[in-house]
Parts: sequence; structure tokens; C-alpha cells
Amino acid sequence: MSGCHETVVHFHPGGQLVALVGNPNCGKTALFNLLTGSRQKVANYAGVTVERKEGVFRTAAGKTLRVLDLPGAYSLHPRSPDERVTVDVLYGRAKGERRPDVVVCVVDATNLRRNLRLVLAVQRLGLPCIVALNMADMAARRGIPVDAEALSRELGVPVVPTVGIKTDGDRALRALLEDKTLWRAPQPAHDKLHLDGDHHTVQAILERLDLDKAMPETASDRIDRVVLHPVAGPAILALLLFLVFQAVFAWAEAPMGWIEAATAAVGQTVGGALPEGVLRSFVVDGLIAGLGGVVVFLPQILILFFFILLLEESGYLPRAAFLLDRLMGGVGLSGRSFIPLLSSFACAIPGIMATRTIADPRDRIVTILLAPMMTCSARLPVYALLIAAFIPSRQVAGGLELQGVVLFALYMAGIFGAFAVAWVLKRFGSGKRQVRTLMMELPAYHWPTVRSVALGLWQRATIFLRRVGGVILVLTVVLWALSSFPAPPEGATQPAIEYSLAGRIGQALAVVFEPIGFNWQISIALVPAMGAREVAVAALATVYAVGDAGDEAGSALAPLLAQDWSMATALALMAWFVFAPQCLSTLATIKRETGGWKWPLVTAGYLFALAYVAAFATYHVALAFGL
Ligand SMILES: Nc1nc2c(ncn2[C@@H]2O[C@H](COP(=O)(O)OP(=O)(O)OP(=O)(O)O)[C@@H](O)[C@H]2O)c(=O)[nH]1
Ligand SMILES: [Mg+2]
Repeated sequence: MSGCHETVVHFHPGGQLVALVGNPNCGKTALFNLLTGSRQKVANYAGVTVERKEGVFRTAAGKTLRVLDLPGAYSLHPRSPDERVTVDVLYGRAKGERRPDVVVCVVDATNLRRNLRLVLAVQRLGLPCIVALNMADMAARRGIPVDAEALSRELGVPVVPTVGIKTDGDRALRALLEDKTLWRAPQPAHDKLHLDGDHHTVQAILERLDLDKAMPETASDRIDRVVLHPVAGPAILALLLFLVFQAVFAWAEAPMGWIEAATAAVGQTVGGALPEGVLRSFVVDGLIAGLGGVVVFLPQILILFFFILLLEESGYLPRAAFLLDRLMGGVGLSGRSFIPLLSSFACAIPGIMATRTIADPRDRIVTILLAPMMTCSARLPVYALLIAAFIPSRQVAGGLELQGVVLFALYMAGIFGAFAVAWVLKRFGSGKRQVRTLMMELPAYHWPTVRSVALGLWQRATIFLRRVGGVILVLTVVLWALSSFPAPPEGATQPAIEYSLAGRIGQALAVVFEPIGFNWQISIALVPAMGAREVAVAALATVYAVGDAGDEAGSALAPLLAQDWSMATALALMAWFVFAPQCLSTLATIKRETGGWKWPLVTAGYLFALAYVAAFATYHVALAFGL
């Protein structure tokens, strides 16, 4: 395509379009999932959805409607990139999307004062509009008597109660969408007053519905008195995080043992059945050693996500953001950056996308730059492998498991690294910035349902196994081939792998990596690990399995490494992985979100530099201590 003139072709797919619009965290995505059978992410904090997502709703009469889930918005004057997505759709400005035929205004029945203002603004657009009075269960439990019919008379549009977390909680909404009279031409735009006027209109409605009284104190308020307490709050947060890391090691031990045993058994059976040769090496050293080496970390990843899901669903996350706002303010970050950074513990990609909720462009860029330093779940296999090989499993001070302590320290290293960079950017960055207080909503706490946690874990397991069967498999096979060919010349004295292509490349790279303590096997493993960090584990497993021709098939990698590397090397490699931006998809996401090559290049450059310096320092300090 030529870039000369800006002709934007708007492609509007057919089918009548329903858009779900509402304040953040009112349950739009929960309803969207019920209506369309999708499984988009639902969690108890504002700003979960940052892109528009489409699904299909089939009416009883067999008609299909296209349904859009949209990011939450407080008003139709967008302040952050995610709100802009919603407002663009409502005005028909979204690229490749037509203007909705019907808007479902989702409102949180326990917070009508704020939610109704957006409804009034949407009504003024003149689009056919209906109201889903969501969280009807919560309102009933709290004794807030919202009368849907009375509200419908006040607003002049249909109002139906819904419960986003109950199967069939969308029944009334479905019935309404079936109603043909809904799909008439747009209503005339209301001529109500704007802004301040809306405030009074809402107040008048609430008074007439007898809903303007002071709310009784809720259970959430009582919990918050402890959780947000200036002393108890941070202590609880620290304890919680610490428990998570202990659990990741303690609980995973047994299931990891099973997977290891199974891998070894498969390796031996298959290895025994195949004749000595290339095919056997491919299956045993390439596939089984490589992939088995990664799959073994599934239990740890699931345990980590189990806790992340609990924190997300319970409503604790915004509290943690609130507690850390002061601390983050000290290094020039706002509490707004907390949730994007925390999401990056799963994976930097959703974390970087979540920065769309940050209104200030400079804050957003800084958060994007820091997100890859948070320890994503792809690093877990690498850390866990090195810890299992080099850190003895024993109790230290007060019954803490040393391996868990080291893992915690690695996570902390990423966080402190990010804070240090943020501080430098604040100190030497351009211009003075005013400090703003964090305005963040604290949603009501609720118990995560077993169903939603189970579903979340299932999704994580599938994502991980798909990675193993996809990118990790491909890269491992490529590495196996490079390590196996060409075969060594006649009368070769060194192990065969040293004559292979991988061996040669590794030895060439080792010149760069030698000062930080990496041998050629590590150097070669780092190359395919640019595609996905876990590949480092599969690659090491393959390189050592191929290189270790005489050894029993399917033997565990950790003891091999423990024999071959010094402690200093292992620690340096851990330090490298804290910082190294070993993930092309993250860099691609940064390019997409910032719209250019500048920021992904800056990110890659400074993180590789940091990684090298950190590994160098770690290696030499460790050597000095005689490790
Ligand atoms: N009790 C109750 N909880 C609900 C209901 N609907 C949704 N929730 C919960 O409310 C929280 C927010 O739901 P989401 O669907 O993620 O909200 P959203 O409006 O899509 O939020 P954003 O994408 O951040 O704008 C989640 O914890 C849901 O489980 C409901 O009707 N009753
Ligand atoms: Mg959502």
C-alpha cells in the first residue's frame, strides 16, 4: 500500500451490532461471556478489558447479533487510550466497525450515582439504548431496593436486572434483545442538560426512587479497615506475597516428581525401542528431553496463577495499588502503573496492553519500559531449573525454605531494578511533574467462585501447553538439528556436538559471554530463547542430552548442570534472566502499542545492557567469594 494519501477504508462487517457500555468493573465482560459463550477475562478491578472484543449472540428466533465488549469508561470524554476505544465505537469512529445498532448500558446496581451519569450521556447520542441493571444480587444482599420498572420510567428506556456471575443471570437481557420493537430507528436524542446537569438529574432520580440515603457500612469497609491500615496493610501484603513464593516450591514438589518420573519412563521405553541412531537421538534428546524439561514446570506455573487469580477476583489488587502508591510515587511512578506491572508477572504482553488505562502519556511509556522487568511466568522454568540444580533444599532462619527465598529474591531483583530505572528516569527525565493523588476505585470484595478459578487455571494450562507444543517444540527441534549436524570428522577427539553447527555458533558467541561466566552451551541456548524464555531450558536439555551420548536416556538436567557449571555461572545466568528482554513478542507488542520502532529498540537496548552488567557483577562477586 502506498503511504501517500491517507485513505482509510472502513470495512463494516454485516449483522446488527450490540455494544456493551458502562463504567469500569460493572460486569460488562461477565455479561458478554454469558451472552456469547466467550471466555474473556473477568476480574474484580477497573480496567480489565482494554480492547474491543467481539462475540455472537443467537436469538431464540435464530437471528445472530454481533456483540461488542468494550473497555469501561467513566464518561464520553476519554482520558485514557482504553476509554478512547469505547468512545470511538459509540461515535462510529472506530476503524473497521460500524456504529452500534443498540447500546446495552451496563450499570452496577450498587453504585447508581456514578453509573447513571454515563447512561444519560449515552442516551444523548440518540442510539437505541437499554439498561442492564447488573450486580442485582449484590444490591439485594446489601438491602438496596432498586426497582427496575421505576428506573425504566425515569430514564425512558427498558431496564432489566442481570447477574453477570450466575448461569442464566442474563435471561432478562436475552429476552429484551429478542424484542423486535427494540430494533427500530434511533430514538430522538434527548435534550437533557450536560455535565453538572447530569449530576442533578441523577440526584433527582435517586431521590424519587428513594435511593439517596447514606449506605450502611459494608463488609468490604470493615475488611478495608485492616487491609488498608498504615501498618497492618503493608505487613499483610508482604506476608501474602511471601506465602505465594513458598507455596510455588512447597506444593509443586510432588507433581513435579511425577512428571519427571513419567518423562524419564517414556524416554527409556522409547529409547529402548528405537535403534541407536539419528531417529533415536531426535526423539529422546530432542523431543523428550527438551519438551519434558519444560513441561515439568506446569505445576509451579499453575500454583502461581492460582494465587494471581485469587488476588484478581477477590478485589485485593486495587488495595495493593493503593498501599504501594506512596512507595511508587517516590520513584516517580503512580499507583496507576501498579496493575499493568502486576499483570506483567503473568506475561509482559497483557501488562503492556493494560497500560492503556494510564491517561498520562509519559507515565504510560515509563510503565511500558519497566513491564519486561517484572518476572513473567516464562522465566519461572529457567529460575526453577537453576535453583533446583544449585540451591540446596534446606531450611534457613525460621523454617523458610532456601529455594523459595532465592526465587523471591529473583522476583524482588526485577522489581528493584524497575524502581531504580524509574527513579533514574524521574531524576534525569525532562521537566518537573506534579504529584497527583491516586484516584482509584476500591471494588467490593467478593469470594472467587470455584468455577472461575478452575476456568482460569485451565486457560493458563492450555496456553502453556500450546507454547510447549508450538514455539518451544519448533525451536527445540531446530536446535537439536543444529547440535547434531554436521557429524564429527573421522578420528575426532572432542565430543561430537562440538563439531556441530550449534557447537561452533556457541563457541563463537561464548567470546561475548565469557566475561560474564557463560560457557558455549549457555551461549547457544540463549539464541532460540529470544523466541520464548522457556526455550533456554529445553535448549540446555537438548544440548546436554546430545552432548552426553553415553548417558542414560531421559536423565534429569539439573544434576548435569550442577556437575558442569560453577555456582558463579549459575548465579550470573539468573541475574541475566532478571533483565534480559528475551522475548520477541514483548518487543512486538511494544512496537504496536507505541506505534513505532523507537520504544521497542530503547527497551531492548537498555535491558540487554542491564542484563550484561548484572550478570558480570554477579559472576565476579561470586568468584571473589570463592563460589
Ligand atoms: N456479585 C456479582 N458480581 C459480578 C456480577 N457481574 C460481574 N461480577 C464480578 O464483578 C467483577 C467485574 O466484572 P467484569 O465483567 O470484569 O467487569 P467489566 O465491566 O468488564 O470491567 P472492565 O473490563 O474493567 O471495564 C468481577 O469480579 C465479576 O466476577 C454480578 O452480577 N454480581
Ligand atoms: Mg471487561
